Amino acid sequence: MKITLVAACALVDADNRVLVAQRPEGKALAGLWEFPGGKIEPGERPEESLIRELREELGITVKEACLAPLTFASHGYETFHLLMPLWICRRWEGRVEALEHAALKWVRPARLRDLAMPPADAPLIPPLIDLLGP
Ligand SMILES: Nc1nc2c([nH]c(=O)n2[C@H]2C[C@H](O)[C@@H](COP(=O)(O)OP(=O)(O)OP(=O)(O)O)O2)c(=O)[nH]1
Repeated sequence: MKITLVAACALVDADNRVLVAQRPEGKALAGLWEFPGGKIEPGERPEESLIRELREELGITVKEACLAPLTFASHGYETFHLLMPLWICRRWEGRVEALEHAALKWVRPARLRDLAMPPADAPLIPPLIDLLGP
């Protein structure tokens, strides 16, 4: 089974809310709420890839020193196995904008459980609650 590496980020605001982004129509898992990020391209370092994705998807600038590794998802989809490290980031430049997503929202970590998220994401919620509170 092919392993697909995806770098993802939980952006955290001053109230310890986390940013989630809704996958647009026409893509796999459309309508589900995900952490911003995307596939790591050949030749890219994961952090570099994540910083690029955050710029493309949200229009923000993130410094590598402001990314802290938190946890990862490992999930078997039908056609590939997803391995997705999750970083957290509290500091960036610019205002988040949905440049590639259908919508964005800031939610308390415990509220993530009420959102329709990709199945791979469920195990990412408890570490976020442990770190940030409910
Ligand atoms: N960014 C992100 N991707 C996630 C999450 N959970 C999850 O299962 N994924 C999956 C969905 C996709 O299969 C993959 C991310 O790929 P992507 O968003 O860059 O690519 P895509 O689906 O648009 O596919 P493609 O057209 O680029 O081939 O990881 C998540 O929380 N954030």
